[in-house]
Amino acid sequence: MAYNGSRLKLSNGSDAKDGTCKIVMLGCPGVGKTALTVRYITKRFIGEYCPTLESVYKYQTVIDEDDVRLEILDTAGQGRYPWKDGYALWADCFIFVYSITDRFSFHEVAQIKRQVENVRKSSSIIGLLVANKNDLLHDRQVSEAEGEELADELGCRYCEVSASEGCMMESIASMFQDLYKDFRKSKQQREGRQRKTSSSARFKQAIQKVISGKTPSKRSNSSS
Ligand SMILES: Nc1nc2c(ncn2[C@@H]2O[C@H](COP(=O)(O)OP(=O)(O)OP(=O)(O)O)[C@@H](O)[C@H]2O)c(=O)[nH]1
Repeated sequence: MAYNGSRLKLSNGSDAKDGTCKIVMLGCPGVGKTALTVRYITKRFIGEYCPTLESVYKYQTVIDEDDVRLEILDTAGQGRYPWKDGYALWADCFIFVYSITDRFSFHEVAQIKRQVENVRKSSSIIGLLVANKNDLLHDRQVSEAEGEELADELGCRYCEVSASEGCMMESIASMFQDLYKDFRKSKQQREGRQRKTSSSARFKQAIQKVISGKTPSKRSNSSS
């Protein structure tokens, strides 16, 4: 297991090596983006609040017998539009986090996802909606049903967790793993489509050659 949390240097564009999956954590300040990331990678909970600047966590793991390298970008929640266009282009997958104790953070998620779609010029993104802090039930402002409904609208998976509860460690690991599996599936589908396109292009070229009489004749190969 390799773990490295460091300040981010965004290498723009699609430089993802095979087996690398880039995930970006998005959401309002204080919803628990760092706590969830660190809980997954180190199994520890960060109790104190220290606003994030930007960090990328590189984590080597095995998911479904695949050697996987996850790069998890923990963004700064501060500011009205905390994330930059570069995040939306850099990432393969998106985790949208809100806190069940903060209705504003819940409403912001839809806005943030729209911005991601605008930047990527596509509404088909691999995303997960995470409702965090479900240990704080007495302060709940957003119900589970509302979370599920929003996830349906956004076309994302949904899960409600608590980064602070040790017993939620498995659920938090599963949410990252499931996201990786969605990424792998979509990558395989894309590659399958590309293979199909290039083999049909080769077929068309071969037909063109036959039509234009450029195929090597059998006679030229046979010695009399
Ligand atoms: N009770 C409880 N507290 C949590 C949970 N997750 C995070 N916190 C606390 O909430 C505060 C903010 O957590 P962070 O992980 O720093 O939030 P963030 O979204 O990364 O915040 P920014 O860096 O400002 O964007 C910290 O004091 C955490 O300990 C949780 O599931 N339950």
